[in-house]
Amino acid sequence: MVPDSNSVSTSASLTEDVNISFENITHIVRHSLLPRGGKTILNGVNGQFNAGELSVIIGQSGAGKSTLLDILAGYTDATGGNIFVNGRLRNVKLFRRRSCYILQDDRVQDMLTIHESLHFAAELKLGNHISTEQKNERIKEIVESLGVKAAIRTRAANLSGGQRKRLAIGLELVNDPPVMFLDEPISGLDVSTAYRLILLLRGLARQGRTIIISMHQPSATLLNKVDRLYALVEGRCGYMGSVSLLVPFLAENGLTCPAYHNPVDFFIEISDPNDKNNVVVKQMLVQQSDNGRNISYLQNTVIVNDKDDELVCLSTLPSPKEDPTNKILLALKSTYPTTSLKQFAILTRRTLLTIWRDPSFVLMNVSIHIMMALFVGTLFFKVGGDAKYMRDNFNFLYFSLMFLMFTAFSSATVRFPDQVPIARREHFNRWYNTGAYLGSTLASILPMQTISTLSFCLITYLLTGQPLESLRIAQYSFTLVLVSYVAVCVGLFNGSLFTVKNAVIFGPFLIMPFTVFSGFFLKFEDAPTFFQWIFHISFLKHGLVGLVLSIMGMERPKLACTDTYCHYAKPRQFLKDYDQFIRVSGSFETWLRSTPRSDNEWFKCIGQKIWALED
Ligand SMILES: Nc1ncnc2c1ncn2[C@@H]1O[C@H](COP(=O)(O)OP(=O)(O)OP(=O)(O)O)[C@@H](O)[C@H]1O
Repeated sequence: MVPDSNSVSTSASLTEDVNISFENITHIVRHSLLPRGGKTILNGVNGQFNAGELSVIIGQSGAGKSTLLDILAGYTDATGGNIFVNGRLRNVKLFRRRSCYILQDDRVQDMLTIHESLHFAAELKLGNHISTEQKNERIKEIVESLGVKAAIRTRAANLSGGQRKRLAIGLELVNDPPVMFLDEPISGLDVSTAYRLILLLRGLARQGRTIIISMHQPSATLLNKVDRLYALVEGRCGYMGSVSLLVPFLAENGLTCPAYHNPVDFFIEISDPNDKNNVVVKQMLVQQSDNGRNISYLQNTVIVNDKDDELVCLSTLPSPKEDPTNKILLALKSTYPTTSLKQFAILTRRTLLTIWRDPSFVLMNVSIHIMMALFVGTLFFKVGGDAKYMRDNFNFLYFSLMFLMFTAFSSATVRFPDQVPIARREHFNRWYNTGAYLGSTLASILPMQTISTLSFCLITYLLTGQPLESLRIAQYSFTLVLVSYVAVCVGLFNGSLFTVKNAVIFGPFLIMPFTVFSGFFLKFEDAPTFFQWIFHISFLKHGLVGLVLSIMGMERPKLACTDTYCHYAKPRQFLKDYDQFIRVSGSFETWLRSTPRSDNEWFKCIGQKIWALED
């Protein structure tokens, strides 16, 4: 494509202009896996967006605005067509380092203030070559440019819609990207807030950035501030150029915009299939396609500056000191501004701070565990010391296992999807890698999980009258803590795949195989051979084995019997029977025969035993 001759020269704040052009972009979504069929959302659109300009994509709802933005931002791959950056075919990886995408309903961290959010963004997005003073200076500049100084200590949850939108923009401005895409930034804002936001975006553009936004129907006042209009009609480009040239362009095509009518409103009205002028619009589009997709409808823009353009004052950030010989290699590598370890540390700090600010979830979780422990402890009161209740004791162990697994699993399942929109935006805009994010999520969940699980373990252990031996208590608690950690991981996996609603529906399906093959409901031998492998991967089975051993193993002496006859007076007998039932990890008999006499000896060779079990 031929770049516009009228594009503005940019200000000193950005090192390089990024002019984006695209040719013949087509996007088809398939309704099924079959290659045939599908819906054409973009039908061979061409266009150009230049540095220094505020460009606006307009069109009816469903015209394909968001899809075009997604494709230009590199969020979605187009089915066909080419995108160029400064006249050269775009390398998406490199482009994403120089651009950011703010989605329509972008969320920010509700529990953090504007200052804290910007501070964490600066820590993550600015490399070590930028000093703390420079980072603070940057935050100050952004706050002033965004006009949110008065609300700097206000938590995002309490900000107005306009302030939240400005915060979302500010977060991406931290590392000064030369290209910014914003999907419907003014939707839901009142006229004056929308106007201020558009002024801000135009000010950012005037500093040399390429700013591309989508809008439904901008008012005449907003249109005055727009440099380039890109109008989509049912997936085709109907017009591109200055707002002032739209009316003459339409008149050339026999479409007369009534006097005092907002030309964009008029354009959108006639784009409606039910409008009487729609036939002419269709003809216009067909004509453009027939002309070999010529770009006669792509008009040049006329840049007009005014005093409001001085609103934004962001200084240039120093570039990292790089060895020029390594520059190309570095450019091709998918690097982040900070190391994974630093990302992990910052994200963990951020998550812990949000948990600290809103401890209701943690408090509820711990309280539920304590209440449930008291309830279960009362139900199974003192069953642990009487051989008559050996079976009840076993049921209690299984119940504890299931309860802790389910609470850990479901709390991770519902918490994670909540964070996904934020994580998706931040990850897409290259704040951090997924490993650092998942690691920090886990690291911030586990302390709460440990406290809840240990509270449950200790209360139930005492109330149910289990033997008061430190080694047994430690093994019992450790086993349950480990089971709950695994359940958290499975819950995070589930939560990362689905929305909250679907994750809740899919959750039981995911966890059920582990439950059925836990060695409680089904005998190993009775399971069909081709299903028996599931016993081996069931963390609940391994958990149950660990619990049974901690209570009935380790040479536990004969129990008191308050009945005429207690079959399981000798815990060894119970282990024998249980082994016949489960017969998975080797044999308890082997274990029993070689179990050392004292706890101390047992402790020394526990590692050996575990391996023996697996054999
Ligand atoms: N994955 C998909 N599968 C099927 N249809 C889709 C898909 N994505 C988008 N569409 C359809 O493509 C059309 C364009 O969608 P898009 O979101 O780009 O429109 P839009 O112009 O941004 O609309 P709005 O202004 O309402 O957000 C719509 O009709 C939408 O239903």
